[in-house]
Amino acid sequence: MPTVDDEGAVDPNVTFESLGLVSTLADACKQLGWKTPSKIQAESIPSSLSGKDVIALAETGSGKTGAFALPILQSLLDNPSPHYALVLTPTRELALQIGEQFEALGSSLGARTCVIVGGVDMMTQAIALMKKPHIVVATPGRIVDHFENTKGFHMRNLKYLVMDEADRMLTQDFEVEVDKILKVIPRDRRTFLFSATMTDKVRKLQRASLTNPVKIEVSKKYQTVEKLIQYYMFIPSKFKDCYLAWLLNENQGQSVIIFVSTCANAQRTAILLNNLGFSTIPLHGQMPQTKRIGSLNKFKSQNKSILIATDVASRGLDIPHVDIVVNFDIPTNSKDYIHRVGRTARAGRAGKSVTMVTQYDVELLQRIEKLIEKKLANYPSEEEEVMLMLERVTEAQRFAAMNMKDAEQAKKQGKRDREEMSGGGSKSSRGGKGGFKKRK
Ligand SMILES: Nc1ncnc2c1ncn2[C@@H]1O[C@H](COP(=O)(O)OP(=O)(O)OP(=O)(O)O)[C@@H](O)[C@H]1O
Repeated sequence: MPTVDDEGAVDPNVTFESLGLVSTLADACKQLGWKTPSKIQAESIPSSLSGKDVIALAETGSGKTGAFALPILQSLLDNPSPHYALVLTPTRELALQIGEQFEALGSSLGARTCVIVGGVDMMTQAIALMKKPHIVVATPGRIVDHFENTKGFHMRNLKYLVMDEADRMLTQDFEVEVDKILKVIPRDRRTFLFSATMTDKVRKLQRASLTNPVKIEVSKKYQTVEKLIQYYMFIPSKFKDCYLAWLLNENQGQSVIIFVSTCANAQRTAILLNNLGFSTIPLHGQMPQTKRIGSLNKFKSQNKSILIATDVASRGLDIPHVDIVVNFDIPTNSKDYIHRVGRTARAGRAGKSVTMVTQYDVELLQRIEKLIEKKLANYPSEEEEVMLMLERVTEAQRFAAMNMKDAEQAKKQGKRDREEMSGGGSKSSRGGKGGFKKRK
């Protein structure tokens, strides 16, 4: 019986129990404040429970994690065994978040979850795997390089494989690791592929290794969220920074994620905005993992109101209080736009995005508008007001540039010191041919 009508509304009589979930799991959902299933949950859970492979497309913030986690936990309840499901995700932060969701939904059933990601102490992870968790959530690199069929983690026992952000998991960046994993996991496993955007790669995988999958599409392939108001703001390129500071002033007291294209720009923008008195924190792939987690936690706990991130934060992260997403650097891959702006307006809330556009970015903006089949509205700005900030911003720019230079020099010096310590430094820095002699 359909649970979602042609217009996409969920039948109000649908409950977690009526989808076939046991009361312990339905109660766990209610504990999380989920009163009724979301559309994607209502549509996909019955198929997943009946043992089908599922390919699901649903917009950002629509509850896809619960949609794949609940049927796995129910199946585990019927057939408890270690290393039952492997969930693959593209980023470490997303893996941790999904791990938390499995814990929240499954701990009352006694389900044990373990998260395996790069940048974290390997011994701790090996010990966690040896404790035979039921659910392993992982970024693929660490699994393949260090834990494949070692330390007691036997992938051939897995009953479920999930690829969250499936289209991203099937890109070249993860190709080698994902291929290896697919070869080891038994073919009679169930597979769930979930994302807010899809590609033909998914079809290829489907042909290669899925058995009669059910395809569920509760949104269009490149749809953005309805309650999200999407703006663009045209800025003269040499005043990139001034307009950003003005925009943040205009939206004081709001939680903001600012996306930039490089790690260096995330770092620089954070220094610049901090110098201007904004409460900002960076998040990017060149930070050590403990700092990445620290940054995210400070933003999540609203200790810092502005997160400046690269695309490492564009997919999956669920921070309900985010009011605004700013694309300070316009994304070059239009699909990233959908995921970035989807960090706000989650689970039925409203939100706003502002994409900053210079004269060089007009084509990219048009590409995005074509993909999402929507025109972005112009965010009104007062040039005179913006220019009032020029002097302070210029000063903060100088400070940021100096800071970046100092950090770069400290990094180079650190590298030289390490090389000298290991005897591998250059001739001039060692002042001799063979470097330091090893002590006897
Ligand atoms: N049935 C529900 N009712 C209310 N809130 C829900 C329900 N299911 C999930 N949520 C909440 O909705 C938010 C978004 O869920 P989730 O992170 O799974 O979205 P998603 O579809 O995976 O998004 P993305 O594509 O950005 O990864 C979470 O805060 C989650 O707790």
